[in-house]
Amino acid sequence: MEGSIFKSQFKYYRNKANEPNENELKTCLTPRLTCGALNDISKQSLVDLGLTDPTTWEVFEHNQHPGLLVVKNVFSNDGQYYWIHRCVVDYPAPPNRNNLSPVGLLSNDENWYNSCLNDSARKLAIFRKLRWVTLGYHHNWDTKVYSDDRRSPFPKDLTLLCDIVANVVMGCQFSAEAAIVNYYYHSSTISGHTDHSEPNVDAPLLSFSFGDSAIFLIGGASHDDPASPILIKSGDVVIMSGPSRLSVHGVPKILPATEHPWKKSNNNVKAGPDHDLVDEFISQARVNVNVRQVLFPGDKTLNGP
Ligand SMILES: O=C(O)CCC(=O)C(=O)O
Ligand SMILES: [Fe+2]
Repeated sequence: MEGSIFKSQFKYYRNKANEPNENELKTCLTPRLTCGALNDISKQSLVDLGLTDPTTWEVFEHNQHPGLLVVKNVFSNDGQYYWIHRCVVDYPAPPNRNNLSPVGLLSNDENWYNSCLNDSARKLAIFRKLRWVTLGYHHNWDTKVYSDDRRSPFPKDLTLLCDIVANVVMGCQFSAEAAIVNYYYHSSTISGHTDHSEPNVDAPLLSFSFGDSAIFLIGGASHDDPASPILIKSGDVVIMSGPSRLSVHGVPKILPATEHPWKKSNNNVKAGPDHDLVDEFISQARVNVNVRQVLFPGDKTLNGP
């Protein structure tokens, strides 16, 4: 990996002087027909989950990286605000896990958001230190192995969102069982890696991004395969499926958002300290919800049905 092709491309895009322009980043994405088959999903679910009419979703596939899909126009403005609110206010709280508790910056039962809202000294110490939250089967950062002992309930709204996206875009069933919510600030990066902890790697990986933009670098099976940069904006959905499911990828660069759809949300007019803090957080951050199916269809635990 040291001195790999992926690493040198990563360094190239991390360097501010090498920001590619938007058109350069779009040219490799080829429009793909959506399947659009929505069986028993009600109009109300679409509204509740902040989704636009799936017949208007725009699906692209990367022409150098088959199976790497980018879906645009999935969320309404209200929907973008809804998911940002969930990621900032709700998901960091127990029983979900976060990066701050293991290093003693947050006590085990402390609610990160409430502490930031109610205590300015605590806010100064921890507001911009939240880096990740895990949901469902908690990712083990050391062993990279899931365990039935490290599992908490998966949020129902996120389960349903993933069901709908997998069904509409890929015509497949998907069971959301683990997620990493990544929080990025302007200098944050995530280096080249593969996501291979899940026993079921036939299931796609679904990734939802909000707030600031990012350069997402997608490579191949090896760190020495050439990688391609993609500009990911707020509301974009990235799907790593088929030959791209186990590809090396990373985020070398966060870019300030040029559009702020979540600010146009009707929910956002509920002014007050709660709303202000969500807005303050996302004005200089990117949130990425990275969802995986862990188990094989029909299984209830890592040991089977
Ligand atoms: O932030 C992203 O777009 C990607 C995050 C990622 O690769 C991961 O959580 O495994
Ligand atoms: Fe990843």
